[in-house]
Amino acid sequence: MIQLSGIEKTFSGKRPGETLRVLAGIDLEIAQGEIFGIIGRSGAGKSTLLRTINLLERPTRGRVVVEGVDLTALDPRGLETARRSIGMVFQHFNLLSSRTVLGNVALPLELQGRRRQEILAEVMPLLELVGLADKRDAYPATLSGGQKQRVGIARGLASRPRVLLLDEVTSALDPETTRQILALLADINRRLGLTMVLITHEMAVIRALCDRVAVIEAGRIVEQGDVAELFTTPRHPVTRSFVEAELGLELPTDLTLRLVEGPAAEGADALLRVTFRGPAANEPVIARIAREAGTDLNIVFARVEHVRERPVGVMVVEVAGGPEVRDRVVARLRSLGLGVEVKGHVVPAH
Ligand SMILES: Nc1ncnc2c1ncn2[C@@H]1O[C@H](COP(=O)(O)OP(=O)(O)OP(=O)(O)O)[C@@H](O)[C@H]1O
Repeated sequence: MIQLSGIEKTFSGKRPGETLRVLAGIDLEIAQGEIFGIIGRSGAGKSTLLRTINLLERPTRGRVVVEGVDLTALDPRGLETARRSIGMVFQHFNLLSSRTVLGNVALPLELQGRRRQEILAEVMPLLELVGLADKRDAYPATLSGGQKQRVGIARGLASRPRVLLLDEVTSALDPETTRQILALLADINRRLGLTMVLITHEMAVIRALCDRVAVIEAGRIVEQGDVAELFTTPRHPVTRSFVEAELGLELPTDLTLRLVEGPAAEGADALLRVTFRGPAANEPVIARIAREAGTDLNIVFARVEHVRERPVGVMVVEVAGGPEVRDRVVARLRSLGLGVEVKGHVVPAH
């Protein structure tokens, strides 16, 4: 549905001749009907990347192909037509305060010169879809944040797009309203078979809604893949910190204080972070491996979370017995398909 290849974007800096490279070497393919998330820290380039998809931001280099059409090669008129199949929803709603709910949602169709009766026939089902049919004559000032965003979503759908771009659409909302808006978007995706691309700095949003995700850092995609996969085996440090914060997997403070990275000191225990998904999450692997290795494996903490309805388990395990035993345990865990990371070593508290 969407192919970005070799996307680069530079802006001119404050000083003469200075250029800021905000996106570099972005390649991305998004399939029809999927919900694709782009996550990154503030300033990573998320908004700029999202806005290249409808060419609100024209890339300095690279190609943007949507439904087989190279948008970068179109003339202004062709681009205007192509953009009708790409809707957009914004963080701060961007509603016109002087227009009613109906008037706001109708606006894109009015700009296309459609007839009033036709517009009404298009807009009313959209207001039903987002649960705002009874608010058609209300003005934005009288609506809650969640209702305003429902109007924003209905407006984004007005020209019957096949792609919907979502720019931090829940960042201005409280947790309960966020949950409702995410549920609405999932429902719209299912009903209309729409392709959705969203940007966010919250892993909770990715976890709740997305099929696949790309992690962007300093203008580059550092990792991408299936959401459940990324939660169990994050490779890049930025991905890891997003995942750990979302699943509440940071080490307990007392352990962090005792943790020494690098080679083991005499008598220190290794600290392993073990991740597993699917059926392995339910197997008593640790007891078995401890028996096999003839050592103590102390589970410091363990939890199983569900990501996209699949169990994702994480344990932090302390392994006594020195480097040889540690390596044996690590190899055995890996042979069972579990993810293992040696976090460092701790001197036992007792
Ligand atoms: N029009 C512009 N001119 C100059 N620099 C820009 C322009 N637009 C964005 N930038 C810079 O590009 C970088 C990426 O910005 P972008 O808004 O894409 O990041 P982001 O990941 O969406 O961040 P945030 O979550 O804070 O919105 C930032 O350093 C920003 O200052």
